[in-house]
Amino acid sequence: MSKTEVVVYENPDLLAAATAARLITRIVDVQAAKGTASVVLTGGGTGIAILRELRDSSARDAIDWSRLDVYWGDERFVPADSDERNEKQAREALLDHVPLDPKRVHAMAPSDGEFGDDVDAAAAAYAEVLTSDVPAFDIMLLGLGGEGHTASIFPESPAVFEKDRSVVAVRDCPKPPPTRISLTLPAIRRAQDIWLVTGGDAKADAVAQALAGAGEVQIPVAGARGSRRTLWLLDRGSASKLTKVYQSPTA
Ligand SMILES: O=C(O)[C@H](O)[C@@H](O)[C@H](O)[C@H](O)COP(=O)(O)O
Repeated sequence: MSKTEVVVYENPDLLAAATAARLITRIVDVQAAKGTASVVLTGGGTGIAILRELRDSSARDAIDWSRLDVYWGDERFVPADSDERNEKQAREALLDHVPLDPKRVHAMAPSDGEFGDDVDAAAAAYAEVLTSDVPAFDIMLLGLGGEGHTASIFPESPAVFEKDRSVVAVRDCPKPPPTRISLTLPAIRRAQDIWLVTGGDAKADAVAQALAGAGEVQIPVAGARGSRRTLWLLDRGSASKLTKVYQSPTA
């Protein structure tokens, strides 16, 4: 049975900086153990802030970037050069500043790519990538929304009921833009370590409900459990409705 842990930081900036430091250490440890590592990135403000902190870290090149596989948990189905693309934001924040092997950066297709506007074909193609390449992700970063979504899996949406496919198209997403590609919960649960990273009071209810045992249909992030570890990385705001006291490392 995997373990669930909670760490609370004083504020969003410290959350992002500390998570970046934690990510460097974890990737280095996994690479030392097995010669390679895989990380799944998330969109959203917290996820991108972590990547910027990692870019600016003096320890960042402890990672062997040539032996890192990068995936995404979800992507907005928009043109490749759209500022709304998680991939574009991740490249600007970190990926274009480090010597990754381009063949090991596995982006989800844009809406002006090889599949055109066929989001179902783009989702199916990413599922093929996962089938061929990935026994299990080493570290998966996931953000979450105030109503409990994670990746692009929203409460009571078709995606949250998906049990067979690993990647699906999402339409009419409540969080714009409306059309997306997302891992499903079965695919998310293939991760060894899942880190749920979120700050701010607006997320406090979803965090508290998920940690109190809410069902994944109503609170999808509750279904994001790593096979080895599930780590909630919060700040005082997003942890503010937790009944159990979790000590901030800086307390
Ligand atoms: O593509 C996306 O929009 C994300 O993957 C989404 O799941 C995000 O992580 C959460 O909505 C949190 O976003 P914030 O950190 O900006 O609140």
